[in-house]
Amino acid sequence: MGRCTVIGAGSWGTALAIVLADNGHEVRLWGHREDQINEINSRHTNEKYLPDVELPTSIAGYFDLEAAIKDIDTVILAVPTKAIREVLRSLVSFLTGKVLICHVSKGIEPDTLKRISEMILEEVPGHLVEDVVVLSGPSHAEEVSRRQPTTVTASSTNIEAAEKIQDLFINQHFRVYTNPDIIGVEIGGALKNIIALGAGISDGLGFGDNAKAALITRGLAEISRLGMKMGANPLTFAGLAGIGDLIVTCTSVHSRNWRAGNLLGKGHNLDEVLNNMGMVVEGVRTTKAAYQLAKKENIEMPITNAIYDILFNNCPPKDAVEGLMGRGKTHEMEDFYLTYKKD
Ligand SMILES: NC(=O)C1=CN([C@@H]2O[C@H](COP(=O)(O)OP(=O)(O)OC[C@H]3O[C@@H](n4cnc5c(N)ncnc54)[C@H](OP(=O)(O)O)[C@@H]3O)[C@@H](O)[C@H]2O)C=CC1
Ligand SMILES: O=C(CO)COP(=O)(O)O
Repeated sequence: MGRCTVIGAGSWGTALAIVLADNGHEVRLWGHREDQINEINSRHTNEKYLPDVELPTSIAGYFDLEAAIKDIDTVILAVPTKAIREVLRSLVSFLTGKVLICHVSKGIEPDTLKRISEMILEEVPGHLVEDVVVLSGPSHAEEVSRRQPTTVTASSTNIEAAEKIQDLFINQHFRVYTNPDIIGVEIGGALKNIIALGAGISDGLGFGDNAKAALITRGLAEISRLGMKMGANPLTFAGLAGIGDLIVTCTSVHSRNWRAGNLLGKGHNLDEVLNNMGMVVEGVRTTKAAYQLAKKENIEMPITNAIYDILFNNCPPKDAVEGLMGRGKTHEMEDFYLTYKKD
């Protein structure tokens, strides 16, 4: 059995701690708020993030990070992208030997344009990291914590490391696949949140299923276009970390990104929406990062650009839709079109 520490006692860290505890591993759940850790240890609940869910009593809450990571083999990093570097720096100051690092966050850092595995390798010296794995896929914490059927993928450049994470997490409710394409898995997981904001906006404006299907399909096209430029395998986008996560996030009321978009579509402003959410809405920062990345790589991402304008340039959502629908004519599959024209 493994000895694991989950860093981040929010919705996803807590849900994953439940999966690990169900599998009989020693699980420590670290959080930076002492009152919340006391609640986890005394009442075996995490009411703010997973109301009405009873946690296995074997999950041990920790507020002291040094104690939380003493003698463990695997770290599960489950904090928002914005907090990753800060948390890694604290972690490094206490690590005494190599650990396997599995991150479960979905974002890209604005300005540096780094994926999370790249941030980890920048912050954690080589002698302290065995390997880096990402666990991603269509998996809302609310359902995982209630042991409802869920599928995800574990990805690493070292497939044996991905298989270790597969073995740690897999059970009858939580099926874990592996995939060697860490670039594709991280890009798919991060960028689907932008499209989910768009799906929420579309619903908030009162548009129907046709509009949502269009966003999902054309969203996948632009995620794949950027992902391939970054070195991803296009087939990854047809899998769990691609279309799978895109579907769940664009269609589920559990999605914070969809919910935030929905309120924006109904006319609320961004600050108000984020202040009231009480949980991370990763898609907002990722929109900035993807917008910058698309510019740098010269990749066309019209939906991302439209969401960027709504979020950061005060563009009314209705105007953004008009802009998208009024774009010049194009072929559905650009690569095919280029070949066809040449012939
Ligand atoms: N929720 C889900 O269903 C899923 C989420 N994810 C991804 O997992 C990541 C985490 O999301 P999620 O758990 O949902 O987010 P939540 O908003 O539910 O929880 C975030 C947690 O991180 C803590 N935190 C924030 N900043 C810091 C910091 N600087 N130091 C220590 N702890 C910090 C928060 O503490 P505090 O309470 O004080 O704010 C909170 O406990 C995101 O990247 C998300 O996209 C991936 C798959 C599913
Ligand atoms: O990534 C998720 C589900 O796979 C969670 O999405 P939200 O962050 O939008 O809630």
